[in-house]
Formats: sequence, structure tokens, C-alpha cells
Amino acid sequence: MEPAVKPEQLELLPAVDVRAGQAVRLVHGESGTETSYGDPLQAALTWQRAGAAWLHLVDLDAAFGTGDNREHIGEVVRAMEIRVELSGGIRDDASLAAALATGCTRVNLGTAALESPEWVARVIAEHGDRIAVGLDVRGTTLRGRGWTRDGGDLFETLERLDREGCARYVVTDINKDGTLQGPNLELLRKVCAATDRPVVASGGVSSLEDLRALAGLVPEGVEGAIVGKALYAGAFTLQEALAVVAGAGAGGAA
Ligand SMILES: O=C(O)c1ccccc1N[C@@H]1O[C@H](COP(=O)(O)O)[C@@H](O)[C@H]1O
Repeated sequence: MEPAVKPEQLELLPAVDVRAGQAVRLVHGESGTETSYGDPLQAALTWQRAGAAWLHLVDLDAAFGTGDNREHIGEVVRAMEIRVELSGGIRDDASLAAALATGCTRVNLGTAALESPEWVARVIAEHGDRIAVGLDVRGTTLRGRGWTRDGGDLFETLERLDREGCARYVVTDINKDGTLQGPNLELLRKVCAATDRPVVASGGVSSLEDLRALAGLVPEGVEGAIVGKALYAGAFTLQEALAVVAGAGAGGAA
């Protein structure tokens, strides 16, 4: 596989997580902690209008095994003129085909990477960089099935996926997710040191200062940052965030 070209600046991926047809944010990814932010299409359009180049879109019901939001997800992807990273419940040929058929730019596999390694190796070989793997961790233990089950060691799994040609990782620190406590920079540095593949950081972003810190990790391999709660809670606007990462330049924190 060709090495990915390192971006000059941190990509921002505002998140729209869909549960029971609503855009929601969770705390630590725990079912039952939802705060609702209304129609997912309106949320996605808000981020698109504000200048996002990417949308991180999650079908939370599919991830938890409590149904799915396929109609809402399809509607959102169709309305986007920007790139979409789609995740949640993509675990077999049928769900992968349906996800790719939405027109999303890439999909993010979580549970399948832990439970179905042979299938994941095959779809990585077939679809290349349309497949990313979500490494959702507590400490350095991976979690699957709606983050309710342990799924092995982060670094052993990373080594296997690297060997199989995985193009990119989305690394979520579950302890930080939805908490506005700041990203786990140490974890991100360790993952970047263990792989030459680009890493999208997820979990904990709370301030523009956090984004500057993540922009400082671009030279180490952090390609992007998923921003959820901070945007919905109004900690900063997406325009402010985009200005900060543009100002941070070629990976250097401003
Ligand atoms: O994003 C969340 O808050 C979240 C919470 C709990 C479970 C999953 C969550 N999101 C993403 O869903 C996929 C995993 O889905 P699956 O295991 O492949 O079905 C992964 O990208 C998570 O980051």
C-alpha cells in the first residue's frame, strides 16, 4: 500500500451520532446518557454550512445492537457535499455493502476488527482506504459491541491490522469521550509511534487549546480530530475551530 500523504493541517470531523432518529451525544459512550440535539440532518447541514470538509456519522443503535437508523443515515449522507466517515454496526458483507452504497467516503469498523479478523483482512484488501478501523479503548484494552465488551490489546491488534494493510485508525479514548476533559495526547503519541498509518483522534476535545495541541501532533501522524460535545455545547464554533487549525499551519501548534 502507498504510504498516506501527511496532511499539512489537522482535519476536523464534526460528529453526528444518531440514536432513535435523533442526533445525540453520550458520556463515555454509555447507553442511557444521551443528550439530544434534534434532527441529525439539520445537525449535519449546520456543520457543512459552517465549513466542515468531513462529517463523522455514527449509527449508534447499530453499534449497540438496538436496531438501526439506516433511513436517517442515508438521508444525511445524500445531503452532504462534504466527505463522510460512517460507522456503527458495519460487521458483515451486507452491512458493509449498505454502508458503502450510501456514498460515504469511508467506513469505520469497530467490533468486526476485534471479532472477525479474517473478514476485516478481506475487506481491507478489497476496499483499501475506504476502510478505517476504530480502535476504541479503555486504557489499552479495546472495546466492542457498543463499547460493552473487551476485545483484546490495542497494540497487538494494531500490529495485526498494520500487517493486513489497514489504511487508517480512528482512536477513541472511551474514558474521555463526551466528557470535555481534553484528548488523551499520550495515548495518541503512543499509537502514532506504533504505526505509520494516519490516526484520527476522538474523545475529549473541549477547547480551541485542545485543537492546537492535536494540531501539534500532525507531524507524528495525527491526521484529524473528531469533535462532538464541544461543538454541541457551544464551547467554540466550528468556524473558530477551523481558523485555529488553519493557523496552526503545517502541523505546528500556533
Ligand atoms: O461514538 C460513540 O459515542 C459510540 C459509543 C458506543 C459505541 C460506539 C460508538 N461509536 C462508534 O461506533 C463504531 C463501532 O461500531 P461497531 O462496533 O463497528 O458496530 C466505532 O466507530 C465507534 O467509534
